[in-house]
Amino acid sequence: MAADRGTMTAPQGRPPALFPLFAGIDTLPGIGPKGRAALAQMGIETPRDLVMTLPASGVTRRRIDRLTEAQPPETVTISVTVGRHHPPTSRGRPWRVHCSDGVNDLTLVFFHPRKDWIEKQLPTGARRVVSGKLELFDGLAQMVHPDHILTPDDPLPASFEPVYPLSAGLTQKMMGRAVEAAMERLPVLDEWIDPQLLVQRGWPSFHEALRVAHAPKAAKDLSPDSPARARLAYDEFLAHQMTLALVRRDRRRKRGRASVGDGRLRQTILDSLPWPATGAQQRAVAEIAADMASERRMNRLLQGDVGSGKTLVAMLSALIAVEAGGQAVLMAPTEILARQHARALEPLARAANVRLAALTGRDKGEGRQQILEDLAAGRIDILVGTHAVFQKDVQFHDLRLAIIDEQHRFGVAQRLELSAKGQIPPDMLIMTATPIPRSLALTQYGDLDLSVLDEKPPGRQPITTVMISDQRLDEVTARLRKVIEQGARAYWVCPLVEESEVSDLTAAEARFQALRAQFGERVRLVHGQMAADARDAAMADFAQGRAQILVATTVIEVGVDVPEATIMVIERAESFGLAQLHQLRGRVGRGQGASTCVLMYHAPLGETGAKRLTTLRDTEDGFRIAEVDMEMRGAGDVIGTAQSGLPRFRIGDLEHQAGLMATARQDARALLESDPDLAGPRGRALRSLMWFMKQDQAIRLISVG
Ligand SMILES: Nc1ncnc2c1ncn2[C@@H]1O[C@H](COP(=O)(O)OP(=O)(O)OP(=O)(O)O)[C@@H](O)[C@H]1O
Repeated sequence: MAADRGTMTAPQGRPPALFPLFAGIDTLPGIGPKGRAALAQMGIETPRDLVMTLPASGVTRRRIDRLTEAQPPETVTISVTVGRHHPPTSRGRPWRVHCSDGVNDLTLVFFHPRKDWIEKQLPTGARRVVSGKLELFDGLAQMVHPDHILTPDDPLPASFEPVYPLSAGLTQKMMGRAVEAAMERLPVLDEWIDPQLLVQRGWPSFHEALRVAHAPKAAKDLSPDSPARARLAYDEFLAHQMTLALVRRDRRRKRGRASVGDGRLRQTILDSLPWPATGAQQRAVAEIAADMASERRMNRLLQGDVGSGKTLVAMLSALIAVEAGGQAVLMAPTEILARQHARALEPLARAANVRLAALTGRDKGEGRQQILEDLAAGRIDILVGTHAVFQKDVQFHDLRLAIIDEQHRFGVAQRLELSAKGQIPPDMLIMTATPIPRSLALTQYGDLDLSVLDEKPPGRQPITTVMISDQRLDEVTARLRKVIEQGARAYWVCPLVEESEVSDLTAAEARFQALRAQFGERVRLVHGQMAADARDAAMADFAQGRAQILVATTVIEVGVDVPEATIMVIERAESFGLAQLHQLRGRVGRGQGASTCVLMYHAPLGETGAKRLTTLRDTEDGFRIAEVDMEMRGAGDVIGTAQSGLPRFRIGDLEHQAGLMATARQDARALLESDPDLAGPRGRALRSLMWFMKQDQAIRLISVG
């Protein structure tokens, strides 16, 4: 532990002016091993981290002349004459000191003070300025442990004081002093922000912004919208977006294959469908085709709400690769999803007369061997699978496009890993079904180009969503009986009991038995632990109408497409997350029929549960739902920070500063465009910012020169 204390070797290239900011935290005066440990609790390891830790709130300290002016409880500063001391008469009682403003009395209260200290601080008969929280106790004014005890000659305490976040073992005073010492090490850096933007927003310089942010004069200075804080948030976002822009450029510089198709296969598919592609689908395919036609590698994200028709876009994209004489692979995160994709694509593949195969962990022995041979010989055009398709022995004849159905399971790091496969890595299309708020998309996927399916196929009817207490279970099943008799198909999703598969299963099995007793042969059960064949059989029975009720755990959350299903019952809906509920509900409303979603809850419904369910009831717009989700849970949880590698910003607030993130992205890309080596004055300044923001890895991607 002690080895790196202040002697940390600086990464090559870091500007010497920044060295003192990256020394060990205990090189600051007043920070010993204890302070160091306490700061480490908050992730503060260097003076730079301290500089980036802004006050969380502030106290106003009003100067008053008379006690009667105070509005207790209020933090005030007042001049008093010290009267008699009343040491504690028994253990546990406080030491009291009577004071007076000349007219009214004020009692100062201390617990366990040192006798010599308190008598020296507050000599009877002397004038003192005390500052602290004034309260009424039994109608008498008192102040417990004043924050300041000063002589009339001392300077008055500030009328507004920052309050820093603390961990055990730290006090405001220690924090304040440490920050002050750290700030002294902050060099004046050249400006990296476009001067026009600076003027237009009225932002101070970086140095000034940090100074002001640490010395707020009033509550408004703590607002994220204050010029100082907004600028610092922008700087944080800019450094992050610069990293993404560099990663993106690095990838684009790597040569790819130009895949140009003649459109023949795509046209066959489109002709075979009973409906035309939506405008959004056409737009997305055109964007993908243009990327694939270029020599540069494609890195594109296809974001589509539930039921927006991503499958067709994936298929048409794959066909571009096939038309160009190559192959495509579609990779899903789970076995179930891979199988579903294969099932969904199969009829389209048949229509276009292309060869499609599925490969998952389930395929073993001869079957697998045959697939591998066909793939290597180019006898398979499109492969659908799980991670299994990335195993060493899986050789393609001519892989031109990799489509990754992501579902938030991969982060930037994994994407980089995947793209490293193959000699000339294929074009990459990443699909995600869960809409995420724009600011998050920019943060998480800022290195990718974006296509959005923001239009649902025509003819869909809105889903009627209702909330019903589970005490009315009988009514729900009675109504279900009616519609089932008329031929309807329904999903019944069982509760997420705790976080355990086993208890989920028990609940699902119990519900299955109960419904089976009422509805007989028309009920099927699917869950993740089931043998794959049995699961496929149950799904197929439901898809083809041999079964009308499908009892399920959340395995049906994504990708399941049975347009004839029009009822969705979700038990204990309050135990699911908002995004998950949206995905689940998205299993209905996929055909022409009117659909209903019943959110069954267990009363009493808590506040967050109620907010989630009413949000869902009131809107079907996945992007809107995603925004609410982010407001309720915070950005990190929406995307699952641990896996996603979503950066944690110290000052920037993704939830409320989405606009700044968008500006930062634009600016980063524009700057890199105009100054590719970051060699001009702004470019060089920006390098310092990136060092300051710890984007060391990305700096290596700037060409040396
Ligand atoms: N242009 C279109 N017009 C009419 N129906 C369409 C169109 N495109 C797709 N569909 C149909 O809409 C349904 C949903 O499409 P798809 O399964 O591709 O959605 P998705 O985006 O994958 O949704 P999810 O993420 O919810 O699984 C399918 O039944 C599909 O056949």
